[in-house]
Amino acid sequence: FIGGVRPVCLPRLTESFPPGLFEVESSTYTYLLADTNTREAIIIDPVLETIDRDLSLIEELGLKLILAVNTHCHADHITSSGLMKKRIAGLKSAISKFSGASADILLSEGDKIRFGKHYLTVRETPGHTDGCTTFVSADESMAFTGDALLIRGCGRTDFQQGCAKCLYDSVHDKIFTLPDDCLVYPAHDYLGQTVSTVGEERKYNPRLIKSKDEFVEIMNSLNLPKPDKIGNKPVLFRSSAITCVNLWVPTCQFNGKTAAQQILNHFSFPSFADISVPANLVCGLHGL
Ligand SMILES: N[C@@H](CCC(=O)N[C@@H](CSS)C(=O)NCC(=O)O)C(=O)O
Repeated sequence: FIGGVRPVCLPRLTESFPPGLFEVESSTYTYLLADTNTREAIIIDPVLETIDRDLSLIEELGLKLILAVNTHCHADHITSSGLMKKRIAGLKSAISKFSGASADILLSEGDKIRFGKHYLTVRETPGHTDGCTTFVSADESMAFTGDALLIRGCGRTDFQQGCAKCLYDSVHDKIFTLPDDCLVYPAHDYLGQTVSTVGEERKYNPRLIKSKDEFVEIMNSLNLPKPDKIGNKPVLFRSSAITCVNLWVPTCQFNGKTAAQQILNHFSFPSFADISVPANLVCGLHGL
């Protein structure tokens, strides 16, 4: 794609099917896109555990990272966008305005994420979470679908504001309406698959080729275990005002602190009983 109209997916600079950067514990793909002329770059769904790998690569490639954007508030890992901001001057973070998370830029349907002469358009694709978004390249040749559409699968809808009907509509209305040859880059894959196309998923996705009612039935019967990094008990957050919510938070640690401890620190509260957070902030810790 070098010099072409399409953004470059780094690091492999292959003509097609550029792979993402993989994080093995949560099976997450992070994508680094750059304009090869201006060197402006964005990173999609960076993971805390792999921040050093990502920053080294960005430095090695001589890129100027301007935005760390998350497709949604993740339940299975902590985003590195907050920490990246501390390590790269001028870096901004972005996430959907419906995510309940904090960020420099809150994204809405139709917003453009620009880097150099390229941009991605935001499509809201709720269902796995309220704030799930898909980012589509200007020429509709690539879609970064987050957890809305996975390769031959889709994001679970059994917690964190999950809504199977919404997810079905999101995928059919916002992703399956893209061209057949649009490449699909998901946020996760558990089988080593790296990329698919809209045409393939429209034809072969075992969940989404079904009717909406059948899809809902499938999603309600998945009975998936909670992701490994989510604690097996919810942490109680009690607002000083009225709400009292149970949140599932990751057990993984960063700088010797769990996600729950970092939430406490961020809000400068001495105990969970004093914490006031939006009920839909589950555990992404975005921008903290
Ligand atoms: N085993 C993994 C978690 C697997 C999982 O639940 N993945 C989520 C996305 S991350 S919240 C999902 O939506 N999966 C859909 C599916 O059909 O698997 C781990 O422990 O991290």
